[in-house]
Amino acid sequence: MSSSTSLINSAKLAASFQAVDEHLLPSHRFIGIGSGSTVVYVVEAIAAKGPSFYGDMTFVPTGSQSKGLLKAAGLRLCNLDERPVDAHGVPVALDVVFDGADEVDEELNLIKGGGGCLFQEKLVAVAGRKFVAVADSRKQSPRLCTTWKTIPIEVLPLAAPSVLARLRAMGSPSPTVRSGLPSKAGECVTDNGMWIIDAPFAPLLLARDLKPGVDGAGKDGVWEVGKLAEELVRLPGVVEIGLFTGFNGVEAVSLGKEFQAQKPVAAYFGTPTGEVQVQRAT
Ligand SMILES: O=C[C@H](O)[C@H](O)[C@H](O)COP(=O)(O)O
Repeated sequence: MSSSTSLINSAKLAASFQAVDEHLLPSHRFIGIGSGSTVVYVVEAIAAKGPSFYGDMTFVPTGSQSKGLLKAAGLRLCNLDERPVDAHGVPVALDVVFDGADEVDEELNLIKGGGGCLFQEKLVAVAGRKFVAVADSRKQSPRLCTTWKTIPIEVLPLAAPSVLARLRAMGSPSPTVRSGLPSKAGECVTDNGMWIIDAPFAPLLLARDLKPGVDGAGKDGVWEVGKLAEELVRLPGVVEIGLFTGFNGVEAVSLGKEFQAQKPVAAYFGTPTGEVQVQRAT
């Protein structure tokens, strides 16, 4: 392993341990666990607390990778649709959800799906009272699509050609269906049997960037993150998008929109020097 890979892994590990220490409470019973290389360390941080801490907890995965991680760590698993329900048939809320991200902007909007997981991740995020993102500091950006230049979009394979055409019309210059190479010939197929389109966009505006004359609705290819998300999810054939935007769990409660929150309340970024920078919702 090169020294830079090892520094990045140490950064992910430090961020994961701090995020788990600050957000996973002994009273928690249902916890969401996302996908990717960083959640490996989240699971390690939870396992390190020992069975007396996590013995009464049940963990909800976001796909086959996170399910495997939880199994290997000996943590109790339950699929999202297997949660107990209350007297009204409403599934129990997840106390906290931990997940990685491909890019995080100044308002804690996220791009996710770089590793092919986004649909179940969004379902798990919105099932939680609180979502915490964990990453290394390369993922921190002023605006989405600055470093991670494409938005992953999960689509029904049958609809891919028409979604590609609509994306081009929206100002995405060269959207492409993600290939499964080098490990799989043909397209990358998600845990849900869908394909992923990677759609490049110019860096996305924040809501606070909108000024008179700049409405962020895609004129000249310039989109505000919320407006782009609204437009993308409406495209026929789109199953889910890798933009996580709107509001976070705390805001959702005050807006009376519980269990619709996609944004994290905080993002933990491990740095190559071993520090952890925490970006919290204001
Ligand atoms: O598709 C994968 C997920 O959205 C990941 O959480 C995201 O890509 C971040 O992955 P990593 O922790 O490997 O950077």
